[in-house]
Amino acid sequence: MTTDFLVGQIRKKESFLCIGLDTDLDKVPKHLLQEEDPIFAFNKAIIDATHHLCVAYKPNTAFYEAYGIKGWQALEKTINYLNINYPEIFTIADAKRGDIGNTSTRYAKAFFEDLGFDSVTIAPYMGRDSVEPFLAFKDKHTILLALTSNMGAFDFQTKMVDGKELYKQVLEISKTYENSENLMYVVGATKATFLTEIRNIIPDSFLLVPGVGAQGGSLSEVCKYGMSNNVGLLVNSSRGIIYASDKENFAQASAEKAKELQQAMSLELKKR
Ligand SMILES: O=c1ccn([C@@H]2O[C@H](COP(=O)(O)O)[C@@H](O)[C@H]2O)c(=O)[nH]1
Repeated sequence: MTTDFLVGQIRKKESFLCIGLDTDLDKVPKHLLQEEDPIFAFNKAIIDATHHLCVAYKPNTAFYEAYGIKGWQALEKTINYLNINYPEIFTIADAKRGDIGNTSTRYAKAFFEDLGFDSVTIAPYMGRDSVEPFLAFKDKHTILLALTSNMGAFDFQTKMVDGKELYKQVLEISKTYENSENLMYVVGATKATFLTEIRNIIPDSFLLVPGVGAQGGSLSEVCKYGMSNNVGLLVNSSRGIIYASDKENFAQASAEKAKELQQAMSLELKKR
């Protein structure tokens, strides 16, 4: 998917919401456990109830890998369901990969070609040759961890390296990578005030912003400091939406939570 198409969807739906499909069988409604594939049954119900309110879905692969082959099959069924039924939706594999070049190429093939995701999250720590294999795929997006939402972000990401915070080095150096136009970045909603300086370095890049809802980040702060001329934001909520209820009406309850965020996003878009 091109970035222009994504921006068009954001304007049309008045939403830059990304719903995180972090599906945990300990948290899904009990009646679904009788299904042949309870993970997919849960995801399908959430997707059918919320697709008109969001522009992206982000399964975190950890929640699928934890169930072995059955989990991986559920992930494959979920991405296929999205690509067939809702091709206008931007899909993110939150896998946080990255390795030496030839291994990164295999990861890129797995997520972009075999599974058919539009984007994948990548850790920048191994540098240029670990990231460029992902960037080589046309109309696919590599979402580099820049400043993450967790407390541990302060262990390394904000440390000074050659007179500049490490996360700023990540932003600046990654701009010199081949096909860097295919880069997006992760910045946690819990670090919203850092967004002004981040936007000075990458004014137009799309940011995947997790951390509203369960982690306490503020949507209005993210928009105040991080919204660009082309919106440039995909704000993710996972637990806050998908676990709105553990009753039979769980999908409807998730749609109500998603609508609250979509309406707040619509107001933010109208401010600009
Ligand atoms: O900095 C980061 C990077 C990734 N995540 C992931 O996003 C979701 C957040 O889930 P919530 O339930 O909305 O808190 C989850 O998959 C994380 O692994 C992040 O939170 N922060």
